[in-house]
Amino acid sequence: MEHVIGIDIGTSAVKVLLVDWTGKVKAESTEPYPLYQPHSGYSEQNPGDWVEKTIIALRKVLKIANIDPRSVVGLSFSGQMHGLVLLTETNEVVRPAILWNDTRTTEQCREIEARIGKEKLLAITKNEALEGFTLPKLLWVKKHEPHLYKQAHTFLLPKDYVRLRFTGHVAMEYSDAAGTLLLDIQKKAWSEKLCQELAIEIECPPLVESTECVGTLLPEIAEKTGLSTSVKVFAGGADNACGAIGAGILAEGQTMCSIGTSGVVLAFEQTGEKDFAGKVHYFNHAKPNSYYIMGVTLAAGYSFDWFKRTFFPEVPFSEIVQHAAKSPIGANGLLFTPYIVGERTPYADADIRASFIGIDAAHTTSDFARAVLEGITFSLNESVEIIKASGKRVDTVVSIGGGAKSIEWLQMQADIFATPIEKLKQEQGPSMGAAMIAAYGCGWFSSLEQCARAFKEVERVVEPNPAAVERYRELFALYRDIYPQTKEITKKLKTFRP
Ligand SMILES: Nc1ncnc2c1ncn2[C@@H]1O[C@H](COP(=O)(O)OP(=O)(O)O)[C@@H](O)[C@H]1O
Ligand SMILES: O=C(CO)[C@@H](O)[C@H](O)COP(=O)(O)O
Repeated sequence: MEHVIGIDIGTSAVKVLLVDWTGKVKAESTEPYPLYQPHSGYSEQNPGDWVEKTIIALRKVLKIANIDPRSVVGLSFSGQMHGLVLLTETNEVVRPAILWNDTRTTEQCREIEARIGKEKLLAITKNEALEGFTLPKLLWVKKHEPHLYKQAHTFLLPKDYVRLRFTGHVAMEYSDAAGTLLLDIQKKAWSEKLCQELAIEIECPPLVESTECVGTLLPEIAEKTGLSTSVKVFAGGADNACGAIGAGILAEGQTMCSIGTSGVVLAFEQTGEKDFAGKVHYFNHAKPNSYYIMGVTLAAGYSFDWFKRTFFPEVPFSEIVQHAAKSPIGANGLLFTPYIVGERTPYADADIRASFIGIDAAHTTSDFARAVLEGITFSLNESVEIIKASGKRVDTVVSIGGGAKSIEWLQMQADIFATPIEKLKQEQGPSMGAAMIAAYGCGWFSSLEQCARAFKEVERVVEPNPAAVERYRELFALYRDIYPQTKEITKKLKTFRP
């Protein structure tokens, strides 16, 4: 029996799934790597770590699955979006990658707006200049590290870099290129105008479709992983685009919520010609010639992770969720905003910081844990509301990512979004989406839709509870009041941050 592999270069770890032609996961492996935060707002990773850990994870899945490695016929990638990997002419890494959740580039965002104009930028890229996107990072390196910028010949995004090391081919696919802020997403071409007017002298990489085969494994990688040199490597997609494929978000009317390090609410779009005025991100899908819109909570799973690391380092996530469930809806009058690294949707604000509001002498650790989970979900609900306001119906939401692991958090999502939530058997949507791209690319299916019908397995549907929906509606209105009330004070605290 033939197999394919999906690899997700996540923010906390690389996740690898080995799948057979029925969509059954034969083995999975996760290898974490470090995240470096030398200053408040900085977030970097070493691209070499992604490659090294991916090789280890591949070796592990082959061992766990205990299959003939020659039965693996294709693999593909999903990856954290926007991260800048600068490369020399001989493809050496110039400096650590600057990641999607790094917010050092506010000045460069204002510079892009001033030099291009907000209207023109929106017309070309369909997106606003946000700190997390790749273009402001390029401009930051140009200004602050000119000696390194001079060494750079081209740039790639995280999973494109790993694919380069696996195949020897430099390429970027559309779903990730869309998040650079240099792509004309409708024309599917690099914007010469933006490159010229912002004096980006380094080369933009060749563009390919997500489903395109870019090559086969280099002998060195085949030897290290145990895979064959004939394995076909397909371009893959941005993690949210791959998550959407894994969740079967392939037609109008379908919506997904992903809680990983970030949090995303995403809806399918057939064309790239609409105007959402920058309120949501508008990107090319990994399904060729289609699109999606999404809102992003910068620190969704990351806020929960911060809470665990800081207060309950020894307690597993699942137990903290159960502890949170002992507190009632509204955490006995405690609210949390998840702005621990700034925010994107609906407030594009790198300076805002998080708050607990309403702390009472009677509050317990259960209340604090519940407030954190509710606050993250309220923030995601801001994106659900924007998507609804754009005229889309949100009848069901497919929930994926680490945040979909606990039933109690899924119930909160159902009650706060006021919609049924589908939990999939395999919550690792992005790596499953990458495996599906490989399965389609290898010719197992005639379309991604056909592949999704075979591979997507709904484990359960969590229905909203009408009384809880009503209670959360009231709390959401209070939650929304916190941003305007805390904006200025947290900005003034900036000078006290490390
Ligand atoms: N059992 C669990 N219940 C609820 N949330 C969880 C659980 N395990 C992990 N998480 C959340 O999921 C996050 C990791 O999600 P994941 O999809 O693996 O992230 P990424 O793709 O960004 O590396 C953690 O930071 C945590 O917030
Ligand atoms: O910046 C974005 C989307 O615009 C993030 O969604 C990243 O793509 C990282 O994703 P996770 O590691 O949280 O899955």
